[in-house]
Amino acid sequence: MEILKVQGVNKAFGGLRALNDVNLSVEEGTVHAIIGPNGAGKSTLLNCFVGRLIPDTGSVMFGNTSLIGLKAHEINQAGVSRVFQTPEIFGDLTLLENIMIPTMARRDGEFALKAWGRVDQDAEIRDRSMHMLEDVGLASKKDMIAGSLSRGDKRRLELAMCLVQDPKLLLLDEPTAGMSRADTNNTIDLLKRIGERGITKIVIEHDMHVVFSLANKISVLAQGTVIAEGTPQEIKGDPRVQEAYLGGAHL
Ligand SMILES: Nc1ncnc2c1ncn2[C@@H]1O[C@H](COP(=O)(O)OP(=O)(O)OP(=O)(O)O)[C@@H](O)[C@H]1O
Repeated sequence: MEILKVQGVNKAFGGLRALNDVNLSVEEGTVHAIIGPNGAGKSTLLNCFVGRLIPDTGSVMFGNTSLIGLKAHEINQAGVSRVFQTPEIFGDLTLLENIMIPTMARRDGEFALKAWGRVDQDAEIRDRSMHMLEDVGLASKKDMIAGSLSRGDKRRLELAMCLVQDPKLLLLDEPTAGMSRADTNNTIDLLKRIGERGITKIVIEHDMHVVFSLANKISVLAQGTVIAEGTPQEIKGDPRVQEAYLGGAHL
């Protein structure tokens, strides 16, 4: 079953056509990678899914819900979460406190700052948050200040903050950018484990090791147009894709 359907999306910035009649169909429970050279339009497309940009024309359907014109928090409440290139965490708080905020927001509808005094005594929120930290392998660091974490751990924390909200669709914008090979492999393992929960994922990624390790389907964007689509094997052998990447270099 389709969870996200993008039809005829166009987006221009002045005279630049960043997205040119983009169509995309994402199947529930799969990992769908969007790849393409720098400036191909990948982030612009993702921004159209989360309320940061409104396409000039076209539709973006999440199940039966049109995402066009919804505010970012409304899209989030509908079940779409996004992990950013730069982790959006509370640098001055501990890891446990970082997770408790979205955990409480999920349970109570939204997080009110005045609730902060009580959150610490809330055993249910604390337990759920600890479980989440265990799931992503950060339980032993629960009392550390989040700002002091390594880049890989910050991204893991942000992922955990998304996962406690039980998203149906998770958007990952270069989840391993700037990570060491060891951290990258840990992240691949973690994302595979999340896959077992049935969460659909859209991944934008430059690292082909990550793409080919995770993706069930790949869409290739070049100059705002989807030039190829298929399984990792199909994409690897597609001459149009080789051409788009550095004029014929092998993936
Ligand atoms: N807000 C904006 N205003 C003007 N031009 C923009 C804006 N955002 C993106 N662009 C342009 O649109 C094109 C697509 O950019 P986009 O960031 O979506 O590409 P990308 O595939 O995500 O690239 P990268 O892999 O380098 O992140 C580029 O030419 C970019 O310069």
